[in-house]
Amino acid sequence: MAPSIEVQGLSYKFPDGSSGLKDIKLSLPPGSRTLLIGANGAGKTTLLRLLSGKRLAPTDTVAVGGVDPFKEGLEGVTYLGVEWVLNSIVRTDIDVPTLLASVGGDAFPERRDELIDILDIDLNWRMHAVSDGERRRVQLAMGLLRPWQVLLLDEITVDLDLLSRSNFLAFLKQETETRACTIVYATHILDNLSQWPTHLVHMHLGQVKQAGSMASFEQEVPHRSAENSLLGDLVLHWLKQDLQARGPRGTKSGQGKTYPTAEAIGGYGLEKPPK
Ligand SMILES: Nc1ncnc2c1ncn2[C@@H]1O[C@H](COP(=O)(O)OP(=O)(O)OP(=O)(O)O)[C@@H](O)[C@H]1O
Repeated sequence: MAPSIEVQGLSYKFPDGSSGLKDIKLSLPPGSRTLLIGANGAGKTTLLRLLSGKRLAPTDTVAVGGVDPFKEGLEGVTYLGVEWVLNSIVRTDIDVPTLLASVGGDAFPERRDELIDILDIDLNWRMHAVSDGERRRVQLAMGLLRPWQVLLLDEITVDLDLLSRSNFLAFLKQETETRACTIVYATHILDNLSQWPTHLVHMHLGQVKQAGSMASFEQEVPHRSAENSLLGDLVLHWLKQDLQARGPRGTKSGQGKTYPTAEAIGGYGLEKPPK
């Protein structure tokens, strides 16, 4: 059976003492595909890192497939986020077959070949001489190669062209429909996603504001626009509400802040203004 994701009363503080998450409660069923929605800084990455076990959550607050991911170091949990994208190996003069073999491609030859096909990867590419989007496709193939049970995806499809991203999303959907697995995906890009999620989680300032099945949100959109899908209009509506609730940035703690002089920032290689 696919793993469920259960979060109960999860609060998290960063090492500097600032609050990251406040009293998160979530129940994502086995086999679900959840979109994690929220403005920049809402806490999506922080939550995904805790779910993946990369950060220590307080005891008994997170259960993935019934176990604490930090304590058990779950085999079947794949977290693909920014640090993973920045891994320097994919910028060296190395070929695609070697890279895929290095992450166990030979153990899953059918899956490897399917990913190569879906992500439209050329096996003759050398990784120091590919475009950003081509590199990202190879990285996705590497990250998805081992058949995970839980995939935690922090927006890493920004460089993909529309067709590659659409194929990639269709592949993920097919995964949850054909084998026991569960996906949580944090994204700002809603293209090709209107029929994709089974569940939505809306975060704001480190809290979950709404969570539920797609069907439970159908009545929530006050205005439909000609440009967006229902999902797009719903997310826009949420983000506008969040901005209103938060208010403009820096009105209190930022008061009286001064900007550094041009001389002071010269050390960063910025051009000095003409005298
Ligand atoms: N190490 C840290 N120490 C203190 N504060 C942090 C740290 N990392 C992140 N934050 C703050 O926590 C908040 C949530 O950050 P997080 O990266 O989880 O947001 P996000 O929803 O993923 O945003 P985005 O959509 O921009 O990726 C932000 O306000 C951020 O400034």
